Amino acid sequence: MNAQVSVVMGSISDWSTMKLTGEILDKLNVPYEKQVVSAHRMPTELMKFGQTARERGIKVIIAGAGGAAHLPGMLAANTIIPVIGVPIQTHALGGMDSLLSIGQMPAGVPVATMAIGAAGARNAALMACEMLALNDDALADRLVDYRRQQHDAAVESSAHLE
Ligand SMILES: Nc1c(C(=O)O)ncn1[C@@H]1O[C@H](COP(=O)(O)O)[C@@H](O)[C@H]1O
Repeated sequence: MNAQVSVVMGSISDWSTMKLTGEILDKLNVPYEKQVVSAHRMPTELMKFGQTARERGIKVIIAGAGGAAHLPGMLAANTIIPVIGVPIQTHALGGMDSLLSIGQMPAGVPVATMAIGAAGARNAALMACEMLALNDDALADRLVDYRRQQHDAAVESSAHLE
């Protein structure tokens, strides 16, 4: 099956976080592609990527970037496909730099901004699945099941309290 979700990141160093996105997409059986695309280091490729994503059948883009995290916003500027941004945690400023760079977009070019780091990477996958599930009942069922498993694990965890 062709990829419906594109998981992109500004650097290979973001993969330790963005692989958490991939793990959830795998679990929910959603086909995705992954690659490094940087607005700063690969500006020509970034524009082409954004401008051709729709014709390649991509439905949602998940973009992780750290620091001066312009990647999600610049992708959003080049496509009308929904872009979900994941602020990568940084050593210098803890990821607040990434969060503010991704979240504070000008009106007219939205990026759906997740939390910093691992939680954001996981939620980005779930948000993408929720978008796709609007037109995919089987995926909606898998999401309901995922929530049920999460609920049951939380309930069960009480048994381990001393
Ligand atoms: N924020 C961006 C962009 C971009 O927004 O285009 N390109 C790379 N980066 C970020 O630079 C950080 C450090 O990258 P390196 O580890 O390669 O030096 C990464 O978190 C990456 O997302």
